[in-house]
Amino acid sequence: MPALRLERIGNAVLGPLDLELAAGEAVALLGPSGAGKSTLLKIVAGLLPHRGRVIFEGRDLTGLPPHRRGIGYMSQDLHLFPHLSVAGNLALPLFFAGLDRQARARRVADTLALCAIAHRATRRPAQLSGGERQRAALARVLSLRPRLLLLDEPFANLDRDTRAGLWTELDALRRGRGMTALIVTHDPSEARALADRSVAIDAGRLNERTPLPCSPSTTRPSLAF
Ligand SMILES: Nc1ncnc2c1ncn2[C@@H]1O[C@H](COP(=O)(O)OP(=O)(O)OP(=O)(O)O)[C@@H](O)[C@H]1O
Repeated sequence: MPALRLERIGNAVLGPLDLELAAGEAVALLGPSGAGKSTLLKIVAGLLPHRGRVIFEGRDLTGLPPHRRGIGYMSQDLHLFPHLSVAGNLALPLFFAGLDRQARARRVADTLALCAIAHRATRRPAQLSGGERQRAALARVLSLRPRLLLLDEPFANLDRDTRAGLWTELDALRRGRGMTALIVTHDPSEARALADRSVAIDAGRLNERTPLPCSPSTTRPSLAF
């Protein structure tokens, strides 16, 4: 049984399209600008009205608000809370998820270290570089330990070396935790590093592609987290 099943998904710019992801599988979503990639992610995240159904791990998520879907969604705009520090950005959703103070502090510290942004924990988003903001946003998504990750061009503003480092870390983490992922990217190298296969959207329509070569980190032991 697939972990994620999208059935006849459609709206004004998209579909209808069907897509299935196996448990623990990562799929890269490619396609030209304006094709509908971000729209598809927003639909799965619960941020846009649509036709069709979104089913994850046997649960019909259609119609549920974003915070009840258990999905980790990182948008292109990041949406960090501007008035909170980096640590506060992670801690607030954990508070609403019901973690007590100690558990929150531990989870925040672990995740900031994992995303190599612990040294900026007390800064606000406006005091960060573009790349640091992306790390902070990724850390916030990962801190909730979602079973499904939706990442919209997660490392678009980073230099090549930083990106490659993050690809390796994210891929090992995702595989170690068995997270299923849908990742929008324009970069074929990023698709190869982060995904098991790719699909392309063009003018709202889906084309399944051939599998990508396995990423080099497939055999790496999982990170403790
Ligand atoms: N809020 C909106 N209202 C109306 N049309 C929108 C809205 N957001 C996006 N669109 C349109 O929907 C289409 C798909 O946009 P989308 O952002 O999903 O594309 P994309 O494939 O993610 O592009 P990019 O690679 O440039 O991010 C585009 O034609 C865009 O202009």
